[in-house]
Amino acid sequence: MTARALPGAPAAEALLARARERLAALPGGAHLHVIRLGDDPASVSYVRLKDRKAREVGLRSTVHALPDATPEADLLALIARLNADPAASGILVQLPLPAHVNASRVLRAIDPDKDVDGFHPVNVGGLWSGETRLPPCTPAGVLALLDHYAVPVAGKRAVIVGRSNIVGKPLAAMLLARDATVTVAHSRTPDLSAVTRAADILFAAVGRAHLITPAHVRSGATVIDVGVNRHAVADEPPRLVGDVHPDVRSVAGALTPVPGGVGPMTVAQLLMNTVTAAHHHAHP
Ligand SMILES: Nc1nc(=O)c2c([nH]1)NC[C@@H]1CN(c3ccc(C(=O)N[C@@H](CCC(=O)O)C(=O)O)cc3)C=[N+]21
Repeated sequence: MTARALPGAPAAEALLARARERLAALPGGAHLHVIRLGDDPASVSYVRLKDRKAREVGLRSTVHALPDATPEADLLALIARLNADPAASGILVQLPLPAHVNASRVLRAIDPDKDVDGFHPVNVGGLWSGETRLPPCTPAGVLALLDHYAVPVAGKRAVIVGRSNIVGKPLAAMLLARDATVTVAHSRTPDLSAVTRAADILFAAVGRAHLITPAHVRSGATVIDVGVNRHAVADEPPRLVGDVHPDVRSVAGALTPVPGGVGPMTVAQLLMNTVTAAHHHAHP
């Protein structure tokens, strides 16, 4: 068997087309503010990608590129100013933050109605209790991708490998809400392959290059690769690889590529969330 590829680009384009449509119904438009500290190359490149896509969709976009040593108080003051600015629709603080900044305090400072990452405790709680307004971008993008390719979720056995706050845990909440039977495994799960082989849909979100091999996958399963690892191979420039080994293609029924799979969905969902936030401000 060779797995059907589930590329992110067409699904992301469909999501962006819907965002554009909803944006057209907003006379004031929408404005995304991204705050980035320091010059970590991955963060610089992700933020540039978000900014460029936002403009393509017709959103206003401002990147606040601050020095790595920015005091937490200055960051909190900027967030307070954007919270109070009625023209600022969405606020995103790029992670990871430098060690001298308390990330959870910073995320809690963002107005939950402008929290386009969906990381504020109010939005996290809302996600688990069925009152989602702004869903976290990567898990919501993953579900949009499954929907785009008409992969059924209800009644299926979903296994997530990874328990992060930004992917594994919120993805579990969203799959439960869609009537999947959900198992969350992780790097310390004994006999991981026995757990993952039960999956109809397997989500790899641990952040370890090529952790998931054919031995982890039941024949015909759908495999969603959420990993974005900068992989260094001797004598080659570093490249982006997923959590799923390429040999899984010969076992899975369908597989998302890396790059070009979940990544573009994350960005598209962020812009959709920004439009959603602007709608909430226009019609509270
Ligand atoms: N507050 C916050 N929110 C985030 O959503 C957030 C974050 N911090 N910190 C870092 C992670 C990572 N992340 C990605 C977004 C897009 C791609 C993406 O578009 N990747 C492309 C390739 C990009 C490339 O080649 O570098 C792809 O997979 O095809 C990947 C990763 C968002 N994150």
